[in-house]
Amino acid sequence: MSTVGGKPLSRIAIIGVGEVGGAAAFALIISSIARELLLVDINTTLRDGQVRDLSDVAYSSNSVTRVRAATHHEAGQCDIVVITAGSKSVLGQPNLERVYRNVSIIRNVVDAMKPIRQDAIVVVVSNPVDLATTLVLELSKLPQEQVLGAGTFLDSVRIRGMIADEIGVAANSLDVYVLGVHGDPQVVAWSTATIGGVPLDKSLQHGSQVDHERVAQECKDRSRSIIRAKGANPFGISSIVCSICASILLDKRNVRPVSCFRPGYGCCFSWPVVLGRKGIIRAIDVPLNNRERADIDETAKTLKATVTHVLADG
Ligand SMILES: NC(=O)c1ccc[n+]([C@@H]2O[C@H](COP(=O)([O-])OP(=O)(O)OC[C@H]3O[C@@H](n4cnc5c(N)ncnc54)[C@H](O)[C@@H]3O)[C@@H](O)[C@H]2O)c1
Repeated sequence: MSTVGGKPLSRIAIIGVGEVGGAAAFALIISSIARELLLVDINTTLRDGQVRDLSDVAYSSNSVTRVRAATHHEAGQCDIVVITAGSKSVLGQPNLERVYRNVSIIRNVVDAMKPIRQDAIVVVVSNPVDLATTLVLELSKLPQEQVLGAGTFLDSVRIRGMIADEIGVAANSLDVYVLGVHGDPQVVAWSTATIGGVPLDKSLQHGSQVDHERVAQECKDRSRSIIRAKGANPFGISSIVCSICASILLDKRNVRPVSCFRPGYGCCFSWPVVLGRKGIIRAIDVPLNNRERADIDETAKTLKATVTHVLADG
């Protein structure tokens, strides 16, 4: 880490400053956790406009964070690199076409950052996030604990909020995780959900229950409905990016469901881990029931097959 007057100069880079990258930059400036925020985009007109606009946020909020334009290579020298480069979700666009487009963007981004600082931590937001995180890990050659993806972190806070609203308990008294491969295959770990440490279904008042299938489906559909209504879904994910960066830079050691390398599967998908200054400190053992585990196993195998295919394509 570089220093200013003996104090650490923390730097975060955001690669791809469209809707999501721009909103993430806004959240990071307001939270004032890094000294410098470097913005990178192949669209340099957009990038420079974002720098000017977001600099005003820094001035008006008295943030310590200063914003500047940068290259991919400079981004690779930061403490944290957030990858939000990609193409906007277009509803109805063939999935495979979009996957190949985004895979090629991820390859370009990693290549352009090289040589990457050896202790940099990369946070992948671009979709398909688990495939993209696995590719960044493979292509960057960084240690496993330094590459993670936003994965189902947003889905997890969303479902927690939805249940909390339904049963009238504060969300931070509830523990429930969405795990596995982000998107349609994601799995809600109902068997480990608790309120104040008591299993969720046992702690509900007599006669009331949470409809697991309905809530899980509504949680999955939420992003699509936001994109249908306004073309992008930048705000929810930007607060997740900010939370992940704070956990890392401030060595918070909180447990977060993020996309991380799962050794038994050979690919990255969401699992609860302890996040700190060195990235993923350790994964938490989650005692899933057989059905939840089987669902995760199946989709992880499909993801691994896609990763192998994409890597073989060069
Ligand atoms: N993980 C999640 O929960 C989650 C949530 C929302 C969006 N996303 C994903 O985030 C990504 C960005 O979404 P968006 O709405 O901001 O899209 P956007 O089109 O508004 O922004 C993407 C930006 O990336 C830039 N870009 C493309 N290739 C680049 C490269 N090689 N280097 C640098 N910049 C490059 C583009 O110029 C553009 O400005 C998408 O992949 C989207 O699916 C993920």
